[in-house]
Amino acid sequence: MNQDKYIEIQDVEQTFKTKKGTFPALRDINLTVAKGEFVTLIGHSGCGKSTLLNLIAGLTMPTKGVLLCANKEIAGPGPERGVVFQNHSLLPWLTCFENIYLAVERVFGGSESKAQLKARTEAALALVGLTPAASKRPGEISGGMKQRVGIARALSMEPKVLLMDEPFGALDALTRAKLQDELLEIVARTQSTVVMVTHDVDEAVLLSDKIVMLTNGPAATVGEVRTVDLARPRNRVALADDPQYQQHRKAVIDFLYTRQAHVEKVA
Ligand SMILES: Nc1ncnc2c1ncn2[C@@H]1O[C@H](COP(=O)(O)OP(=O)(O)OP(=O)(O)O)[C@@H](O)[C@H]1O
Repeated sequence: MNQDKYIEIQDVEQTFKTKKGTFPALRDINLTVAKGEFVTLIGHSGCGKSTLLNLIAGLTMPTKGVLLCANKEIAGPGPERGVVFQNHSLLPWLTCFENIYLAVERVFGGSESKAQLKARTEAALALVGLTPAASKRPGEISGGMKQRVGIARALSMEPKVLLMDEPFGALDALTRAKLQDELLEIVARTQSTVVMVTHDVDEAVLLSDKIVMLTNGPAATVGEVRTVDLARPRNRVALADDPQYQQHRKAVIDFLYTRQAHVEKVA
């Protein structure tokens, strides 16, 4: 398999049927993601970032074109693609441990013992530093902790690809920075391939190997792809003064606020 084309998106178009007729959300999307690559999707609100991520997750099917993961057509959700949503979508009546265990059981329950499933769940909690919160319910922990449980749950399924839709969107700046740093460490350790939706230019530059900039909708498409070749591990404090970092940042800001100045359109 070609490692440079782990995920392949070929001529994808997505339209939605609405009361007012057909709404073209995405057109002519062509994109590849290499194995182990960290790719962010950035663009103005409503341009189609979540629509594209949902297609990769297999939650929706494209109107035209094809999406492949490891040379296989994406025909629905699969355990090789773990999804983290902005609202963490935990089951409120289950503890943090149980929320993760449920996912682990779904993927590995057929082949592993209860003790093994429990060990996997504990390892996932430890990975995001949440062992002490194992027996708490989502209502008893902070937004940042909930988000970490969501990430742990996705990682516990050992997905080859981690798909994240603005995972830190609802968090305060400090918690967000801490989780970004944790995510960088986890991804370096697990060598995961990541596709993440964000609104945040600094987040995109800090985390990405590749930033995919989408044009405004309707009929949004890939406007520019920027390779971020900053060395890893990355340190946010050191990077703040790095001229290369500033250049990447400026290029994305220029795309978003000069070339794609925003006029909101809704379906
Ligand atoms: N199921 C649907 N039916 C009709 N229109 C839809 C549907 N899903 C999305 N859209 C429209 O498609 C466009 C893209 O939506 P999408 O949620 O992908 O944008 P986004 O870039 O993720 O936005 P945000 O950054 O605000 O989350 C929007 O105009 C939206 O109204």
